[in-house]
Amino acid sequence: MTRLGLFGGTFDPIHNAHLRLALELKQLCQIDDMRLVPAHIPPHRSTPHCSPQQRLALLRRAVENCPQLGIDERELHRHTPSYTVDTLQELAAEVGSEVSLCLCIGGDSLVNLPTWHRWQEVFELANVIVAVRPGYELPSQGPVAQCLAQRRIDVAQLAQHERGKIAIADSSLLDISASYIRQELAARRSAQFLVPDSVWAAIVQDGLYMPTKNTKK
Ligand SMILES: Nc1ncnc2c1ncn2[C@@H]1O[C@H](COP(=O)(O)OP(=O)(O)OP(=O)(O)O)[C@@H](O)[C@H]1O
Ligand SMILES: O=C(O)c1ccc[n+]([C@@H]2O[C@H](COP(=O)([O-])O)[C@@H](O)[C@H]2O)c1
Repeated sequence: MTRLGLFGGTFDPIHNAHLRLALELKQLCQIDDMRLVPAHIPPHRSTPHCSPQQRLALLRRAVENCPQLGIDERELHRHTPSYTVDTLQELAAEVGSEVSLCLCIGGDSLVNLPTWHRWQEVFELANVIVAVRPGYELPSQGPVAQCLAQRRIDVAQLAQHERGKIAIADSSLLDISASYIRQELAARRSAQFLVPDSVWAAIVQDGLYMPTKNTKK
């Protein structure tokens, strides 16, 4: 069975930790097709600083030299909040039953999963792969702990389950966040080396996230 990996985010902007996580999970979990899925209207945060078009342009730059990673633009074409369950439903109908959907998230997103729109339905459509640092303490109480007790498998068992399971994957998780990058740029400091060189060149060229220029198009 083919595995289609989906790594969603606001990507405001995409940075090296996102890219490294996507690449590590693709390799570790033997994902055949790994796609970054930029959110148009992220459900649980305020409007992103850059427009969807600007964030997409940076994503395209980020993966231009990385054939292992692709971009799925479907959320950008929807004008409703970018609920993951809607994306998975659309994809499941499109790819058919021979493809196992693997939703990839960071450990910080796992703890918020029960607040997602129709979150239990995610498991009817996909497996969830959670990237955590080695030694990360998973929740021991509450809905996430219950969900793990019912659904947890090892990464090596993904092949036996098309959907409905959670695999915890050790990952390096670089200590970079988009908010730190935005904060540095707003203070006129450099964010070089936190993002790919191609992304950095575009940020500088267009003055993105910097105080003097208007970043909305
Ligand atoms: N440093 C990181 N290492 C691994 N995963 C990350 C890291 N930062 C974000 N993620 C994961 O990437 C996905 C998309 O994150 P997002 O686009 O919100 O980036 P962010 O850097 O967390 O942004 P912000 O700082 O604006 O909140 C989420 O699943 C999140 O868990
Ligand atoms: O479906 C939801 O209700 C939901 C709630 C919060 C976040 N998400 C998704 O989780 C991913 C990371 O979100 P964020 O806000 O951390 O960039 C992104 O793909 C969002 O669409 C999804």
